[in-house]
Amino acid sequence: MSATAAAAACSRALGAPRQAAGVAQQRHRPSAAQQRRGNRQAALASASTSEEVTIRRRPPHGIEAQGCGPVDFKVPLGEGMAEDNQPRNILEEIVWHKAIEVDRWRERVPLARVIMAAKVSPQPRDFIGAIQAATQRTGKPGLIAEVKKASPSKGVIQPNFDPVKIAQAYERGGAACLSVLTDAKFFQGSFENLTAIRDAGVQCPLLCKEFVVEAYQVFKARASGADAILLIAAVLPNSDMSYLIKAARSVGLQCLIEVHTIAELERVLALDKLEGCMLGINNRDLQTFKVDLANTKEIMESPAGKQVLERGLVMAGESAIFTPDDVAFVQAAGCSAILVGESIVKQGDPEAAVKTLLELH
Ligand SMILES: O=C(O)c1ccccc1NCC(=O)[C@H](O)[C@H](O)COP(=O)(O)O
Repeated sequence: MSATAAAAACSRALGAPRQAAGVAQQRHRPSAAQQRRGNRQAALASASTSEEVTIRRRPPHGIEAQGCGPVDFKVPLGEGMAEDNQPRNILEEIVWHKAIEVDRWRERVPLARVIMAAKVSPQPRDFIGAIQAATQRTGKPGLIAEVKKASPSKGVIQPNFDPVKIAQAYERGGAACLSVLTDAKFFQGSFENLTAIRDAGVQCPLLCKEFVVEAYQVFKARASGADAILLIAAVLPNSDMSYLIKAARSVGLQCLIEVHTIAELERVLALDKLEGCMLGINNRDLQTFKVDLANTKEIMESPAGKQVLERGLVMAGESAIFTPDDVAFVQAAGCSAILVGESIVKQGDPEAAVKTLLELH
């Protein structure tokens, strides 16, 4: 089977929805008429999904600058459109840039090759199982320790950044799993870091902390050594979410589905199948960057939060966890996992930082 036929067959098998895919689509330069049509469809898509997701996946009036052979040209936007075409928050900015980035990756390495690389990668590890085992062993939430050099809210957090050494130190300290940021522009991360950590013999299962908008990224994550992938409910309507979960399962990846609000949790819980998935509540407000652990408590106290516990789903408290008291707070709220970056990565001795946070001395 040719590479293109393999990609198309995979897309059909997964039941690609209109938005998530990029799988079955042929790559071509659009004509001006197609571009105008595309712009209208983009506006429609952002309107039709607005009830489900808070993040617009593309600029509503299309991208202004177009490449045409060797020249770039700009189609001026109508009155009021330029303002509308500005990202409303950092997540939107990240996601809009991601779509362009994924297009570039696909031009260099076609999807079918990435799928094949994902399928021949060494057997994935059980990410959720490792969290549950750590909780049983220690009585504490399983720690997902994040390999994080920089962030949009804090700039560079760890200037002396050696991803492999940090990952090894986290593991020695007692982390159950690791999270590796792969976004280059906003977090100074990379897929190469993920591969380097996997190749260095780290045993902890690895989460690819990527801003997923297309299945391409899911397969790239597996091909780079990930065991789990992040899916953000603010970005992905349920149709895309189920498609991406299926794509992840097809190559043995588990999913961490992240929510920021009760409404997002309610929506995610309505997904058909959540096997191989865990959930996370992010405590960072992406409009203001303010963090508040009370977000986890409030969501877990809602009927949707109670349902998470009744269904035995693993829930992680994410962001702004700095002290053992913070760990105890989110555990009391019902979290059996925590995802921690800044507080442990910025310290000179990440191994000791993990032990202190989990009180494992
Ligand atoms: O960290 C940020 O500034 C940020 C901004 C916009 C989108 C996502 C962001 N962070 C991703 C994360 O989810 C955190 O890296 C993770 O939860 C760890 O948070 P922390 O322990 O506060 O570093």
